[in-house]
Amino acid sequence: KKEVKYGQLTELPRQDEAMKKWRSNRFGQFIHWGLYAIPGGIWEGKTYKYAAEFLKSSAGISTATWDSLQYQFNPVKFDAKEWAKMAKDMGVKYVTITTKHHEGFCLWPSKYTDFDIENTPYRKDLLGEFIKAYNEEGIDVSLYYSVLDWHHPDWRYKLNTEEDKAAFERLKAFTENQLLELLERYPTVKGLWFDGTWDQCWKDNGKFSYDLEKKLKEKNPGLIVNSRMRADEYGSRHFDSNGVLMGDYESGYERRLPNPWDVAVTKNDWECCMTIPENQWGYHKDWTLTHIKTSNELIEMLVQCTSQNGNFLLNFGPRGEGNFREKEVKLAKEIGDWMDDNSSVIYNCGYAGLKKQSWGYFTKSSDSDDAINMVVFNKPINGKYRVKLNKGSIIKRAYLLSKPKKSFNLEEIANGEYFLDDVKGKCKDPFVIIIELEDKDSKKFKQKALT
Ligand SMILES: COc1ccc([C@H]2[C@H](O)[C@H](O)[C@H](C)N2C)cc1
Repeated sequence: KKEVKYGQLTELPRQDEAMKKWRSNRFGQFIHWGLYAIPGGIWEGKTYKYAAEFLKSSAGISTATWDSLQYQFNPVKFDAKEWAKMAKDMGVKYVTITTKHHEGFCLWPSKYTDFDIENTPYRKDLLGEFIKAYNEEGIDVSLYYSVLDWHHPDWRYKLNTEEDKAAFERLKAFTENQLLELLERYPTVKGLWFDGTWDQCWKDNGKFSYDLEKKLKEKNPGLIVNSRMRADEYGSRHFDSNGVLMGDYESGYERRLPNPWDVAVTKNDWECCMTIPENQWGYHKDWTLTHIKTSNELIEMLVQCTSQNGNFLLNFGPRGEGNFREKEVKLAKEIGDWMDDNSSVIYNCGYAGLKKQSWGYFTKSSDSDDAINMVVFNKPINGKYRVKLNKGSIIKRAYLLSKPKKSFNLEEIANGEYFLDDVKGKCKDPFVIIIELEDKDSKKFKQKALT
């Protein structure tokens, strides 16, 4: 074991109210919005397949040329209230928006740079409007911030020379100033989502990231930061050199999920961030390039995350003029329709402490001890759902969540194991079966224990 002085700040999992709220939220909206949304993956008539927010590098565009996009950023169709309503109807409880992506352009009027919203035709405090509108819909806001900054003259990937080091000291001060500025301007913000922390320069500054996490949490008590923010003094990221998680939740699941049967992952808080195309965070004009996920695929990912104590952060990439493509609006509606009927198996739910079975996923509300949710994605061809609970569990009743809540016939196979006979209830897929257990001190339970 190494002696780690600049690793985890607080004992995890955090049990304070702010973290309990973060955990119960489960479903969030990610928004990637910046200058990259203007070209949308196409430059001088050529379509670049790589992620649209990386167009500057994939098309080899000079910083001067790229940065001049600032003078075209005028989202005349941006309506923060409309965005917040769409998010509310989709069923998200929190949102994370890029305040500054790798390009370095800031969606808020920053004192520390002119490469910001103030110096665009739009001029106004776009981020402020966004936060106000989402908070008014009861949605928690967290801010994405990229440490990596292609625009800033003091960014250095590696610190080879004394000049590099002096420059990066200025970059570190700039970063700290901008983050404290964001927390000062927007005090209702619940979290910070750090990105762009994979380069050597940051890995060489683990103590700085420790001190910065401390300072930000003093400024905004209860603040929640992702593990991607951190390196320890040996350059180990997300987890310190002894494998201890840093930040407040694990944020390594980017466009991927854990194995659905993995139980170890349930020990920590974690979040999976996901794109609708295969790999586009910023707006790309051409969505024919790759598979576009369906609402059923996305709902299954949300349910899987919940079943393993994780959050699901689904990304939307608005156009430069400030509206969403119709496919994104449609998906938000389809997911929202499902959430209208089934959000009780997501909000304030988590790992049920049971092995995953083939028909789908178990989730369990942290408020109830004798109810378990089954979210069905795979209907068995024999029409019976094999359900293996803990030894000694007795099912009192199993019924459809959707009205008229038809009950399933129960056939006990073994101790804590049942077949549920499919009822001919009509309900939309994926559907939910509620398992009600006999509580431990019921006479039926005691009687059963005697046999
Ligand atoms: C493969 O290297 C990557 C992949 C994704 C990213 C960025 C994306 O632009 C998006 O912001 C995602 C959350 N982040 C990890 C950066 C580097």
